[in-house]
Amino acid sequence: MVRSGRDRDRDRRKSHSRSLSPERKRRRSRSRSRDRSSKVSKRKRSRSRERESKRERSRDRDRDRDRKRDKRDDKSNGSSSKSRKKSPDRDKDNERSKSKEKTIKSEAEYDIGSADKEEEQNRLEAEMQKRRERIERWRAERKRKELETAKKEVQKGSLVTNIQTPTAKKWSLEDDSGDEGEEDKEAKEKLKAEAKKEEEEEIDPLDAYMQEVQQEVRKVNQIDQARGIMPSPDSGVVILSGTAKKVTEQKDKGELIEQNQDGLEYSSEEETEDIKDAAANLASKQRKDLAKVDHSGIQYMQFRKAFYTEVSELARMTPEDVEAYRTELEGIRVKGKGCPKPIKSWAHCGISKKELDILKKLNFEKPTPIQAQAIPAIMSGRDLIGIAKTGSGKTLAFILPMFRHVLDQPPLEDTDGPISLIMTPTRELCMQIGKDIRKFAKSLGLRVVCVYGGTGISEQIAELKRGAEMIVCTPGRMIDMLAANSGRVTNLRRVTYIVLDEADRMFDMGFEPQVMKIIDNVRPDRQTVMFSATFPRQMEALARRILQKPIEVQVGGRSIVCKEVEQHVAVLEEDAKFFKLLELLGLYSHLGSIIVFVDKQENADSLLKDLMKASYSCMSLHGVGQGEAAGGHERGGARVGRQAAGVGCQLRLSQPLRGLRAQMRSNWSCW
Ligand SMILES: Nc1ncnc2c1ncn2[C@@H]1O[C@H](COP(=O)(O)OP(=O)(O)OP(=O)(O)O)[C@@H](O)[C@H]1O
Repeated sequence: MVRSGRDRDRDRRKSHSRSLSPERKRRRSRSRSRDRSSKVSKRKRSRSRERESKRERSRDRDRDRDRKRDKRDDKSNGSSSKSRKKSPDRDKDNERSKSKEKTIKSEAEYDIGSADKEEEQNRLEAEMQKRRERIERWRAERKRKELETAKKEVQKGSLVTNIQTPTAKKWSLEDDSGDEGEEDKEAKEKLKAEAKKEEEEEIDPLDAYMQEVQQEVRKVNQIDQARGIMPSPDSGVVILSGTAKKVTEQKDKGELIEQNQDGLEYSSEEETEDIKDAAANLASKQRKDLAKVDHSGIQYMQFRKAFYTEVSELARMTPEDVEAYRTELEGIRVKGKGCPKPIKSWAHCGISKKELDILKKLNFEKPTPIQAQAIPAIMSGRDLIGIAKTGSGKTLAFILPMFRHVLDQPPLEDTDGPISLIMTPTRELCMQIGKDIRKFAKSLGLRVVCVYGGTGISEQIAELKRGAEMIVCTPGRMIDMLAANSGRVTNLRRVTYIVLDEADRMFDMGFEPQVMKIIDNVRPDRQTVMFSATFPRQMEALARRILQKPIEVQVGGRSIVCKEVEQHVAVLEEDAKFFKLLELLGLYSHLGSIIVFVDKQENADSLLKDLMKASYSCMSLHGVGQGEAAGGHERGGARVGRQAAGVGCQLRLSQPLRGLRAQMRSNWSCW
């Protein structure tokens, strides 16, 4: 086996080391550790040398700079080179300069750091400036867009065009790049200036735009005025939208059409528009009063009132028989000359077969007392005051003669109003009577329209325009209808039969002026019928004014209360009233609904609180108008009717409520 020289060398070193004495080994290890530490120190030294050389280089640079500065100083001071010749003090100077150098060196290091910071600061500022510019551009762009949107919206209103909006460079994300050319910078500066200007002015974009719109409108108006197609600004009328189109159309016709409800021409094609206008005018409270009619200048056509022919059975009755029969009919009392005898059956009043069939269908076997006496009186063509209690059948007493009356007259023409007019105080009653009439109307070929307040008007107008022989109405709404569109909705020219139902309530509710206004506009030779549950003295004056030689038919007393109604009066001290009420509620509340009438709204509220504290489920109804004009009473009444079943106790302002089924009605305050 051949061994190389290197191997041999290694072996020698090994054996040599093995043969070393312990002392040598120690020394050797120390030298090794010294080697290691020298290596580390060498590395350290080399690094420090590098730093030192760097410092040296920077010192050199500083020295060069100093030298150059010195040279410049020398030159400027004009000192000779001798001054820099080596002198004994020079070494000292060198020492000093060395120490100075050290200080300068540390200062220079500091300067480098601060220069970097400055650079960084500048860079950041530049970046911030860029961002600010971008934000300003974005604001300018947003304002421009807002202006454009507003402009488009007004343009939709077909008025103004050609409005100058400030032009600005459209900002996009591309602008967000860091590299910007000179052009960009210029544009930015411009935008910046514009944005600043805008900010300074602080004008709302919409305001600015509206100012421009107004300027344009003024221009257009000036042009139109010059052409003579628009009123001068002095008229104070400025139409901004919609109407402008109409003005342009009217230009061609060479005339102005007044936007006045009375100026609207009616035709069947325009019916819908007409109804809308009438409804809008009424809704906007542009109510017109009913102009008083001068009957002396009108030639009314002749009409028949008297249709009644006494049947032989009644003709045979002696006055005593008649008196006995009237007593039998709940003590009917009759006032007025020439009152016919009360009828005994439907056949006695001369109604048609169709009507008889309907009555049969309705199971109305024979006339009620008020019907038995009022029907022949009305059919004789007489004016009548009928006084009878609630639920006595008064409605049929005036509608059966009405059918006969209406059917006797020529059919309605296109512009004719009704032949008969029934006035009621409330919507409910109006609807109830309308319902009763409809039971007969269809088979008789007659039409009825209910006209009442507190509800939509358009449908009522449309119905009236289609024509109706009979109108059931509340007075306030009827006046509105008569006054609407100069009587084109309906009129009273054909009215020959008037009914005032529940006249006492109408009187109580203050409808007398409206009732009189309507009645005064109906031909004076009409037939007028007035029905009432009571007939207070104040009503007599009204009756005398509107009725001619009336017959008064009274069933029961003048101030009638149904037999079914039990009345109790308790006279109490003020502070004892509440306990009495609690006692009564305790007695009756489990039987059904209870209505407590109070005189004042405050009383309703305070009593409500007290009753609620006493654990009674109750509600108060007030704040409703006392008349139909306020549209409240009817609704209030309707509410009571609807809610009575659901609420144990109701507190209501003192108003008579008929047809309501309540277990107890308490008049809390009587005066
Ligand atoms: N001859 C009759 N026979 C039987 N029922 C009748 C007759 N006439 C009317 N009625 C019925 O009696 C009820 C009361 O009639 P109506 O409403 O006409 O009375 P009213 O005196 O007008 O009451 P209100 O004053 O409350 O309006 C109605 O349900 C009606 O259908």
